Amino acid sequence: MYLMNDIVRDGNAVLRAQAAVVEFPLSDELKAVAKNMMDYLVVSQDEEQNEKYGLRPGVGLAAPQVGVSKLFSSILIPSADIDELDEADVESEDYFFKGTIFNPVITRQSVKQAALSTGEGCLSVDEDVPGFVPRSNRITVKYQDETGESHELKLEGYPAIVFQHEIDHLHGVLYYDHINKQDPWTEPANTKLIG
Ligand SMILES: CC(C)(C)[C@H](NC(=O)Nc1cc(F)cc(F)c1)C(=O)N(CC(=O)NO)CC1CCCC1
Ligand SMILES: [Zn+2]
Repeated sequence: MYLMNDIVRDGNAVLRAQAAVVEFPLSDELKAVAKNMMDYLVVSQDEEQNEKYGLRPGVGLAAPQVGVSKLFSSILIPSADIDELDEADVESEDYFFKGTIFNPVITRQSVKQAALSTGEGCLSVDEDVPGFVPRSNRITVKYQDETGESHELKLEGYPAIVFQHEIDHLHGVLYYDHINKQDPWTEPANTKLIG
């Protein structure tokens, strides 16, 4: 399982690189990286465990964030509703989404935007950058799972924001790239605030 010091921080070029396509069948090495990424997320969302290991509770982790410039991200979204989400003691064993997405492509996105009312943060960015991060409110994502099988997901609201944040990492984009520098907290037009 990864620990905080395995997570690459802003300033490292790997976070600004375009990641490479993942070939199937998955190599044992990439299977191990994906497992360690998901283990990080599961343990970080458990109150006792994350204290024990000093982990920031996380909902997603992209391969470039652990120094692997390949197109995949692990995502663990609890089923609890948005305003309970940031408590790391979310006991929900059932998840809205638990999995690693390989070679994801956003095939459709709504003109309507959404942004978390509190702004965003990132496991790779130690200093939070304040401001709304406008994203598409609805997206369709095509991706492959660990076996190489293709899936198509339609997402809206918080899950759509998480997926866009994690897919951005695969293209060298960080959340604060989307913040309006002049007016970070001015509600962007046509944008639904979430949470
Ligand atoms: C940056 C950080 C504040 C650590 C943020 N935490 C988070 O979303 N906490 C959380 C969410 C839950 F749904 C359940 C829970 F137990 C804890 C996060 O993981 N990310 C992921 C990241 O940095 N990926 O690269 C940032 C989020 C901002 C919007 C989407 C992802
Ligand atoms: Zn991030």
